[in-house]
Amino acid sequence: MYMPNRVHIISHPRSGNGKGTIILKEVMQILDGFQLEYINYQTNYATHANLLTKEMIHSSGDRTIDYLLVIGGDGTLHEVVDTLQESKQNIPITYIPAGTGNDFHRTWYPKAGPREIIEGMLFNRQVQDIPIFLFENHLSNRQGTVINSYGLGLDALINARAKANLASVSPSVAKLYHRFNLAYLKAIVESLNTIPHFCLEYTMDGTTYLVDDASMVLVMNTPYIGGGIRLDNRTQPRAHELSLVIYHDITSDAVRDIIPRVFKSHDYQSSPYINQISGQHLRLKVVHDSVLSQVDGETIQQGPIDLSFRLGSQSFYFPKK
Ligand SMILES: Nc1ncnc2c1ncn2[C@@H]1O[C@H](COP(=O)(O)OP(=O)(O)OP(=O)(O)O)[C@@H](O)[C@H]1O
Repeated sequence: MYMPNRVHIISHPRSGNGKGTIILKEVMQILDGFQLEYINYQTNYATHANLLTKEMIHSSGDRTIDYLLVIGGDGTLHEVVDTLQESKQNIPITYIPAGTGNDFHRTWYPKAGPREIIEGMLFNRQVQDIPIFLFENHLSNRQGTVINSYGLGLDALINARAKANLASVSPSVAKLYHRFNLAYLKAIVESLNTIPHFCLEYTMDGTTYLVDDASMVLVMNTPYIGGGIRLDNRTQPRAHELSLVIYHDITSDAVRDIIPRVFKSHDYQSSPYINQISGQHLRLKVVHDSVLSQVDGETIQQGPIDLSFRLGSQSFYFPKK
């Protein structure tokens, strides 16, 4: 009889304001119930999941890793995917959300809890290859991956402010912030006074365009950012394409046009301030300005931008529908 080797867990205990620890306990109980052996690699500092993934690969030697469970927020999942892609390891991930935003979970299997997700890994065993984006930073020669979104300008600013808002309050207030996504909503209001404006050049599938006054540029793999805020409804996660969304010419009139679309109608097509274009190969350049950016919710230092994006894929075990 085929005996799978043990379950490798990479967990971020402090994700979701401590939710990571609670979910890890629940997961261990479920695995005990199935009499599965497991080993838990726990993150102790930012970016630690990169190193832990490398250690896990190294320590398994020639043995196949059947089960890799990731527990944490989108940031931890990003780090694991990034390392697997960089090391060219085709190990399917089983992801259990424990973060603040959880946009990946919201996009792919929003209703499933830890038990259903683990049962999907153990009994469904159908690997799903889902599209991710691979990027190359031509200024730093760095490569990386995107599971949810890469954002420039206003989105990155809001994301950074939301994190600062969460860090500045007591744990009990942080819990409330988490529950109602208040840190993000507060950050949106705070950022409206300091909307960035920059000139963007982009090339999609060989055709180059210039946007004189861009404020927010998103390369999206999911319509959601910041824990369920729907910023576009033309982005189809299963479409295997890069979706570029540009918010441009943002004046106070534009803000009045956009806010009801984001929070109520979700009608983005008819806004004169929002463009969307899809394709397979994308290059983004912000040469004359310096902009803040974010990838999967983690802030990247302000600077000029020259990035190429293409499609890649990552294997996952998903729960049964
Ligand atoms: N022990 C730790 N202490 C501090 N930071 C950590 C630790 N472990 C991981 N991190 C960093 O925390 C960041 C956020 O992690 P993660 O996304 O998992 O949780 P979250 O922010 O609560 O959730 P979400 O991204 O869904 O909002 C990541 O960049 C990760 O590198």
